[in-house]
Amino acid sequence: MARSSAQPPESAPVAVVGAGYAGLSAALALHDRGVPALVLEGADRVGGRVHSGRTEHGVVIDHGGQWVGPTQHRLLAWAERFGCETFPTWETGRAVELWHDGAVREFTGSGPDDGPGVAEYHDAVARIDALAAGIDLDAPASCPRAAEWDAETVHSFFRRTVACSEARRRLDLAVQGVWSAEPREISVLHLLFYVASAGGFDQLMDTAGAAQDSRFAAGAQAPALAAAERLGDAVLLGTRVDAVEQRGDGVVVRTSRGPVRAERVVVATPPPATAGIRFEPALPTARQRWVQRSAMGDVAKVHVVYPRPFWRDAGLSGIASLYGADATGVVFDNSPRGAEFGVLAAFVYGDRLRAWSAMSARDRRAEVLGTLARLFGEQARNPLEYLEKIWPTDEWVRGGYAANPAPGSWIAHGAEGWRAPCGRVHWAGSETASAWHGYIDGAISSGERAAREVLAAL
Ligand SMILES: Cc1cc2nc3c(=O)[nH]c(=O)nc-3n(C[C@H](O)[C@H](O)[C@H](O)COP(=O)(O)OP(=O)(O)OC[C@H]3O[C@@H](n4cnc5c(N)ncnc54)[C@H](O)[C@@H]3O)c2cc1C
Repeated sequence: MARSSAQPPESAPVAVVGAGYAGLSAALALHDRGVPALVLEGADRVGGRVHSGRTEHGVVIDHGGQWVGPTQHRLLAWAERFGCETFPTWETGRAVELWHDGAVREFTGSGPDDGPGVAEYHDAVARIDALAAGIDLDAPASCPRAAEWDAETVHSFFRRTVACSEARRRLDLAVQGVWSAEPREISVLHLLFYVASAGGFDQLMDTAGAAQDSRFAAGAQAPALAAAERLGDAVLLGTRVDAVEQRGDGVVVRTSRGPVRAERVVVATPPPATAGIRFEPALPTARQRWVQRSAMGDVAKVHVVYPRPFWRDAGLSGIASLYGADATGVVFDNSPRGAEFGVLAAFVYGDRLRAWSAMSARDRRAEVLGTLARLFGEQARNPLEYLEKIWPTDEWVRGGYAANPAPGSWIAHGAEGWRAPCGRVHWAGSETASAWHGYIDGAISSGERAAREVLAAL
């Protein structure tokens, strides 16, 4: 079992910083090859941005990452290895769109076949997919048009290339929903890389057959808990890493519970957390700048629990997209597999989050319930439970879903600063992944890549 009050041992062949999916994956890959790795986790739990819990009524919910898609082979392999069951995301029935002018539109399937801006949206997605096909997933800054693409924000790109304002509203919400950032905050190059990394724009957006395909019956933290169980005493909780000092013959990792000597270190923390660790000697400038200029996205996830999924009686799927002034951007039916309760999950992103999170707790709740009532009826105003997780206030990761490099950063610092090892220090984390960058699957593959680097160097 992971330990929370243990002193770290004086030394370990490999130290891993962070027990999110990336750190656990690096440690597990080393463990599987007979190399002990000590995992140092600051929080009192494993899983990082994946945090499952039970509500007062016993309903399993995921405050952070939750979905797995059919091409997320690394996460599916963990699910199989540890016997963690998944089930399809509920999308039976009509989805609802609420527009800025108050118009309500409904559709079935993965998206509307017609309506304002739909054809132009699909044209734009096809153009994005065509451009993304040219991205080298291991060196995004190396493609011929990288400098031009990294110099332009997605906001400017959409306004320059998409004439239809409704299509732009659809694209803006897609960016908020996938990157939990505003289109002005990311570059075209980062957008194209992310799209390529997932295998296409619709892979990021869709439910069945794509990123939102399935959920974990016991919560998405279950595979991480099982991996930590497998690693046993090698996972130390409540052990914050403050400094990583490289010496000629090894590394000293300074933690809140004392120092650990190691041959190699894998740092698997989100970029803002990495920036809070003191490195000696100082990291190369490119790595420092990359970490400093990669800001976490802004997202909150609100779960609202009802006695039953009453919206299904009216033929509604519980899925909604909001193009107006509501704080909520997107809603999903997050009810448990057997629908013993009805659960709606509302996502609040970007600028909407900045305004909403400044409200009082009471006003935040009223705002979200008011939106759900307009979408699904007055019953939505009277839930059994209301729970919110505002990720920018999380002490350890400070945002989500992932960090997005500021426009221009890929070109200026990406080649050296993205994930190249710095001496005996190796980098893991969803933000260092080539495939499914920003997702749990990417976190796992990044840990496996870092473990390969370490094994080659030991
Ligand atoms: C609201 C939300 C919804 C999401 N939805 C999905 C989804 O449905 N599907 C999906 O695939 N992905 C989703 N994601 C993204 C996914 O959760 C992340 O990409 C992934 O979990 C990141 O894993 P990681 O190991 O790279 O980093 P993290 O999970 O952030 O792990 C880093 C760990 O480092 C620890 N740490 C930080 N600083 C220190 C320190 N100084 N010393 C020691 N430990 C430290 C942290 O406590 C943490 O445990 C979502 C994320 C959020 C926030």
